[in-house]
Amino acid sequence: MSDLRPGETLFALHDVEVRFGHVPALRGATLSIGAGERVALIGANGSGKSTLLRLLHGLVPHASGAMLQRAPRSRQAMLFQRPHMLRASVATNVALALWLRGGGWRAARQAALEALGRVGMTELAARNARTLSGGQQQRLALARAWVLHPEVLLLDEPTASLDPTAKREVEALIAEAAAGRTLIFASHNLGQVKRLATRVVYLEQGRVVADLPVHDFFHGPLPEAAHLFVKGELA
Ligand SMILES: Nc1ncnc2c1ncn2[C@@H]1O[C@H](COP(=O)(O)OP(=O)(O)OP(=O)(O)O)[C@@H](O)[C@H]1O
Repeated sequence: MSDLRPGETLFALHDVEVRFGHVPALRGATLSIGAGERVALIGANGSGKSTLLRLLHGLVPHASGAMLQRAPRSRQAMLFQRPHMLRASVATNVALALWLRGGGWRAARQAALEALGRVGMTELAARNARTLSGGQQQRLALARAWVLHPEVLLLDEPTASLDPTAKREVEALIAEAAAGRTLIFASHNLGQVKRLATRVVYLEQGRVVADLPVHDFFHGPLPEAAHLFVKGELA
């Protein structure tokens, strides 16, 4: 599925800073991510998780530092906590994502229906997407990403606003969609981090404070702030 060798560097950030006006959202961020990794971004509200995802997806520029990106943006897909739905049918919402990349409408629609089948939404294909529940919208967003066959999936708290059943369903789909791809996701759900990630990057006030394999993050010594955060989240 991927043209990149497992482990080959996809993103390399060196001393990167992102600012919104006077607000530094990322400060001195240095990290590299290889093909096939499953990286969880965690940290308190405002610590820079979304900003890092947006930077990797080319949605915000960096003010200083260096960033190398190997996968073409066209091979990346990003899911947001509250995905944007066009005022159109579920099938059209998915087909448009593919059609916008070029190719015929008929093929795009066919691929959209297949992707909707993968996320269990065949029966909702004709529904107005804006009338879907949060969980259904998130599944649609996954189908929309799926049709693009991305190498890299970037997810910003994809299950944060869902009920426990929808959370489980969407998480299972994410695990399936991530097979053979690189997954980078922000989450406040540490159980989900343990289930989906192989590596944890902990951010604090825009800085990368810990960057560890998932087992070491949850079982090894941590910087004090990260330790308190994990204890608090698990309490
Ligand atoms: N568009 C923006 N304009 C101004 N400031 C912003 C903007 N986006 C983010 N910020 C600021 O950048 C910092 C990092 O925000 P970011 O959304 O990346 O954090 P986060 O870790 O994703 O938070 P949360 O867990 O609440 O989603 C915060 O101080 C935030 O207020």
